[in-house]
Amino acid sequence: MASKLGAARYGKDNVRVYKVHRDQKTGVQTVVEMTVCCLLEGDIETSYTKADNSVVVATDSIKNTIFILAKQHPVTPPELFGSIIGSHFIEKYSHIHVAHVSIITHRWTRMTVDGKPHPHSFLRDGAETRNVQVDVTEGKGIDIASSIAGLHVLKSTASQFWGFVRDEYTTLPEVRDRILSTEVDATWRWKLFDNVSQVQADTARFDNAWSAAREITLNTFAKENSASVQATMYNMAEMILGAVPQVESVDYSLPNKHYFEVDLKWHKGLKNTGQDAEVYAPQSGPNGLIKCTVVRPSTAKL
Ligand SMILES: O=c1[nH]c(=O)c2[nH]c(=O)[nH]c2[nH]1
Repeated sequence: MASKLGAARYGKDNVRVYKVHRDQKTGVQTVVEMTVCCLLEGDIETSYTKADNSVVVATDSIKNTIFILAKQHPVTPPELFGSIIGSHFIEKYSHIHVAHVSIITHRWTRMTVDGKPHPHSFLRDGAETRNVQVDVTEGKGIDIASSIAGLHVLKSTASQFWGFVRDEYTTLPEVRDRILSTEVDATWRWKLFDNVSQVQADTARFDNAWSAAREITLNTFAKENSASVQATMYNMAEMILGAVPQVESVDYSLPNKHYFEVDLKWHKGLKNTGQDAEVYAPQSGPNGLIKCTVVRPSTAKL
């Protein structure tokens, strides 16, 4: 059969890494836990088409390299550590031309004990993660997308949804007051960096952007009387573009986690709908899924 390799990449996924920093003077320890994926592209066709392993950097070696680089370099911000990992593979192996590195950073928030930050105890305060996707391409540069994922939020009022298409397929009533709940997945894409030094030049920008994106997301969610998931997420994305000049575009992907009213009037006339609704049934699916990419006007294609 005539065939050829259309695309190929390989590497190690789910590399779980923990790093501790011990401040010898104060005794305060700081920890980072990450899950790393590193996939390589390059002149590796023959490993697929000719069983030629001479072009294969073993995925086991890729895993070893991630641990060694974690020992030798800072692992924060993840944007920098991802750039260090990706650039290593491009520079070390002449036949590797692209490295795709994704890092999920898990929450270990310092405990407050007896009203004080504890020097070495942490808690997982939620499913939220800070993620990066770093693509390092030889001769091109470093593409970085930073994200917040798994941030669960709910507001019990100040959300509406009305004015949508009404036709023979519609059963949903218009509502001026509903529950709005979602799991935030927000991504902000940086202008291309030339190399690791450029990423390293101002590492504070990455933590600042993460804080700004998180605060904008939460503040907008809480304060706005939402007309729809679509309108609210656009407002959030626009504010992030305003707050972080080096960001080219912002993506949101928000599931609409529905909470249905439960009509209980069949039981002794119990009132639990409309103004009287107090007990709801959270739905696991189907759910709405609303996505957008917001860019600066000069690059908009719409
Ligand atoms: O904010 C919303 N956007 C929709 O597109 C939609 N569709 C729907 O049934 N409910 C909602 N809510």
